[in-house]
Amino acid sequence: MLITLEGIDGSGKSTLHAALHEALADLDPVFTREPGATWIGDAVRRAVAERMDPIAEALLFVADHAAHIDTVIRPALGEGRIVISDRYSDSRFAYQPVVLAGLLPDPLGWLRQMHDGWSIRPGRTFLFVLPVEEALRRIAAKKQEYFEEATILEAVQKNYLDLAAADPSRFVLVDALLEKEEIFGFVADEIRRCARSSR
Ligand SMILES: Nc1ncnc2c1ncn2[C@@H]1O[C@H](COP(=O)(O)OP(=O)(O)OP(=O)(O)O)[C@@H](O)[C@H]1O
Ligand SMILES: Cc1cn([C@H]2C[C@H](O)[C@@H](COP(=O)(O)O)O2)c(=O)[nH]c1=O
Repeated sequence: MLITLEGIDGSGKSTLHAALHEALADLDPVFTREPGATWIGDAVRRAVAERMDPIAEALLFVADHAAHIDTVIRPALGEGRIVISDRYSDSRFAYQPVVLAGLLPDPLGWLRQMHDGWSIRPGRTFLFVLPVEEALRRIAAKKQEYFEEATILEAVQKNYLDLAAADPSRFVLVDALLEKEEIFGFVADEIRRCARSSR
C-alpha cells in the first residue's frame, strides 16, 4: 500500500515522516520522498534554486517521479511492503500550476496527462493543512525554495484543498496546528487501519 504525505512547505510532513519510523517500526515500511530518492532529485533542486524555466522544472519533477517509481516504489509494493512517501504526485498538481499559470492553457490538465498510464495512485494521502503565515513562521530560519512565499503558498494550499475535495476517499485532512504527538498518533493509527483493511 502506498501512503503519501502532502502539504505546503513547513506544514510538518518531514517531522511526521521521521516520527513514523519509530511508531510503525513493526510494520517495516519503506520511507521515501520526492524529490530526493533518485539522483534526478539533485537536478530538480538545482533547477528550483536557479529558478529555471517552469516547464523544464516541471519536467524534471516528473522525471524524478518516474525514476522514483521504477527504483523504489514499484519494487517495494511488489514485495508487499507499505511505502510512505514525503511528497508525491499531488505536489506537482498543487505547486506547478501556480508557476505554470499563463505559460500553458491548462497546466493541471497537462500535468495530469503526463502522469496518466504509468504513475501509481496512492491508497491514502494525508494532507497537512496549516495557515500560511504559521507555515512561514515555522520555516523562517531555513527558507530554501522560492515557493516559500505567502502568495505562492496560498495558491498551492488552495490547489491541495481542491484536489482533496475532488477525491475524498483518498485524502485525509490533518489539522497541522495540533500538537506533534497528537498528529503522530492519529496518522499512525490511520495507517495501521489501512494496512489491516488492505490485507
Ligand atoms: N505540529 C507541529 N507544531 C509545531 N511545530 C511543528 C509541528 N510540526 C512540525 N513543526 C515544526 O515546523 C517546522 C517545519 O516542519 P517540517 O520540516 O516537518 O515541515 P515540512 O512540511 O516537511 O516542510 P518542507 O515541505 O518545507 O520540507 C520544523 O521546525 C518542525 O519542528
Ligand atoms: C515533489 C515536488 C515538490 N515541489 C516543491 C515543494 C517544495 O517547495 C520543494 C521540495 O522540497 P521539500 O524538501 O519538500 O521542502 O519542491 C514542487 O514544486 N513540485 C513537486 O512535484
